[in-house]
Amino acid sequence: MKKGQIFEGMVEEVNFPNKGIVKIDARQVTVKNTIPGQKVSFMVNKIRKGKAEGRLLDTLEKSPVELEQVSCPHFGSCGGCNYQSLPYEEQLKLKAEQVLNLLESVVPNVNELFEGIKASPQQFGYRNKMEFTFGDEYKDGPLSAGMHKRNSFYDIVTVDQCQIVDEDYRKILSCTLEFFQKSGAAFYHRLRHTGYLRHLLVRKAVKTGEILIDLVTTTQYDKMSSCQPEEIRDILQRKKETSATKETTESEDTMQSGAELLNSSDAESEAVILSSWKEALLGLSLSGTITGILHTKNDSVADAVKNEGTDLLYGRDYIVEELLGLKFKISTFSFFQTNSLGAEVLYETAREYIGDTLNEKAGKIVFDLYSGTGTIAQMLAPAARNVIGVEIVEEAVEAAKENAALNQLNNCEFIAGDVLKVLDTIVEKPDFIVLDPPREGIHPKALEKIIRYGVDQMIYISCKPTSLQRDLEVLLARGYEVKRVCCVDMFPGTVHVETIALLQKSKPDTYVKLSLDMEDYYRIMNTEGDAKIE
Ligand SMILES: C[S@@+](CC[C@H](N)C(=O)[O-])C[C@H]1O[C@@H](n2cnc3c(N)ncnc32)[C@H](O)[C@@H]1O
Repeated sequence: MKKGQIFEGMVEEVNFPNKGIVKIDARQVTVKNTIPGQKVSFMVNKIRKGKAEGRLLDTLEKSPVELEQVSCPHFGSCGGCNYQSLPYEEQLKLKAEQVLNLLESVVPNVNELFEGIKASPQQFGYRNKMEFTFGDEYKDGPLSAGMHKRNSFYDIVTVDQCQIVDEDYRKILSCTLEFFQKSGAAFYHRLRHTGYLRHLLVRKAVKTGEILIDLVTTTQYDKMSSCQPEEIRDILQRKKETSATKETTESEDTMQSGAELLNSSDAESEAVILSSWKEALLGLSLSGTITGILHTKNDSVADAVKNEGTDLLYGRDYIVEELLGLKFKISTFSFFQTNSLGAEVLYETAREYIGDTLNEKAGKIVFDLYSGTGTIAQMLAPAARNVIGVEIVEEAVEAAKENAALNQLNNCEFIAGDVLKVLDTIVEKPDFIVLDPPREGIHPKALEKIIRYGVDQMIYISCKPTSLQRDLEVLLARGYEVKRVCCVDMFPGTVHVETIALLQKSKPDTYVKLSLDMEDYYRIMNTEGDAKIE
């Protein structure tokens, strides 16, 4: 097999997260973006250490389990969803199999333990947050806003019919795109580092219907916006015409004339543009209510949504969501589970797994590590003596404190910082630990500190089963066993899946030789000493 060769074959299985396996003369080739049972053609594009990868060229035959018609028109071109062509039951089956396959190598009897996968209460329109990126769909094409094209770093597909969000998101996206297309503003070009528009963030609370919108731009309005004075004047003219028919408001009183604007600074003209965009949004007919419109500046070269200063254009800078009877203030940048109704299923499962271990009389101290806006901590607080949450994003910690006050919980403490370092500063010892780390899992040195507490039980909530597999291998080698495990599908249509495991300390903490992969992992992380590796 050589690079550049083209083959046809059947997809035998798809491993997490998106690794289709096609066998060519007993040789395994990984082909992304495929579904088990499809016949595909692909070009070999990588051969390393005997492992081959192929780039999907065409789907020659559908899988027998695939749908005739996919409801999302962007499916295939948009890089967001991979499993929209599967009926929901098949998606669930596939994800459960993938997680089981991964856990089989580290958890004894996992087939008997595994309690299956819980469905998301909503298959479509389930997201409470979306980050749309500005760009163009092809080189020098018109301004687009949406998701990265499948297999592309630069091209952006306008996802104005996206099915995993509700109609309000689609309206807000279309309105914003149309507005900035007309105003001629340029998108931030990731290679040239020039341009203005970067991201559009939309958050909508499922329970309260509150909507928060944040436009993220560079500060390059002056040089890189291609807004023409005539276009700005047009916008102003339209605003004036509207204001003539409406009651005069303060902002309209102070609005500049087109002529004044031509002489005004870029900052003033940017303010006019943003104010007009805000008005356009507020004029939309939505099922929810816009409670905040923000403008965030970000000049960093990284493509991530970052906050380097935010102006409030309208309302307030947060929304309130409700989960399991508790209220949560969520700002633009703090972590909050993206599927509110799915999060309730996840947290209820955690509560069920914890069972009677925590109750008011037991007076236990609980650590909620990687606590985000403190959702899990607050859910457990009524049954604990004290809950201590640790979270690296300061804004999320502030929100967690406010949320606890909002929910009248006075036995929650939230500490900002890296779990790895913060654990050294906490005097109390935990009786119970909840782990809900980011995708990369738990840093080995942090995991070592967690293990050394020697608590009887822990809950591990994971949004990436490959990281869970790696961390479980360590935890199991160090005396824990998995008592219960299941998946919750928080991300229908996509490859992602949440897994939750209840761990019980069953043996003393003794050294057990880990698999070669794990030893490699520790070497990479340079933590051999701490992690008891020979
Ligand atoms: C999967 S989220 C879980 C949040 C929360 N438990 C929830 O359910 O909403 C992971 C969280 O870990 C935080 N985080 C990432 N690395 C961290 C670290 N080294 N120390 C502390 N928190 C971290 C992230 O900011 C994020 O809020």
